[in-house]
Amino acid sequence: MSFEIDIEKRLGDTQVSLTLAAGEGATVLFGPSGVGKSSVLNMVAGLLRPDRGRIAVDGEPLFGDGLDVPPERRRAGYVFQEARLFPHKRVRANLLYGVRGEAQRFEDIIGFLGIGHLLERWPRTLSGGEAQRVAIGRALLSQPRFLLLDEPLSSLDRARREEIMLAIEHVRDVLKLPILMVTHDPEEAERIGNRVVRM
Ligand SMILES: Nc1ncnc2c1ncn2[C@@H]1O[C@H](COP(=O)(O)OP(=O)(O)OP(=O)(O)O)[C@@H](O)[C@H]1O
Repeated sequence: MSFEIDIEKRLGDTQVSLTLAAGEGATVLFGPSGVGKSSVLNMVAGLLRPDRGRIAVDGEPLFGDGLDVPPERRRAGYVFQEARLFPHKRVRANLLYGVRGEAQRFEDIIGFLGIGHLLERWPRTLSGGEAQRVAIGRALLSQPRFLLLDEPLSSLDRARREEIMLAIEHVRDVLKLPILMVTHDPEEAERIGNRVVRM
């Protein structure tokens, strides 16, 4: 199982609850605004504490039965709707932030994302799609055990979306990292998700 999630959380007037046991590949959370999709990702990342339940990724328990592994030890790679790059660091320094692993890995990831020519640029000079590819690169370079993607395509136009979809498919099929992704878009859900969970 990649993601085993059985959680409940009260957020203001909203009761968020989700039960899923996902096999390998990408699991897409799909559903209307406000049902708690982003909150689920935050609970898996360890940034928000469920009221009750349990969370495990790749068989490793992260939350439940008195256990609450801190976020930095969960080793999630997290990519948001906006790239959230550090504006005062060049692309290279953004990528190297939190890097683990050896130089070859850096070359491989830069290569499949097609961002080698951007390393000396400042984030403000990047297009939305370029910035998002750098954000994915930064997440992957921390050597995560799994990837959380919160609507990573929704701020992009159609052509840019295609580039990022290809990158996500590469992560799914070649790097074989478990992916938990939130989207509003049925076409994206269908294409990326090995399974789609409606919330
Ligand atoms: N700290 C909080 N206090 C009160 N309500 C909250 C809090 N955090 C989130 N909520 C509410 O919980 C609900 C779920 O929020 P969440 O962002 O997880 O939904 P979502 O499904 O990701 O929505 P969207 O698709 O719009 O991003 C929303 O109604 C939100 O207003």
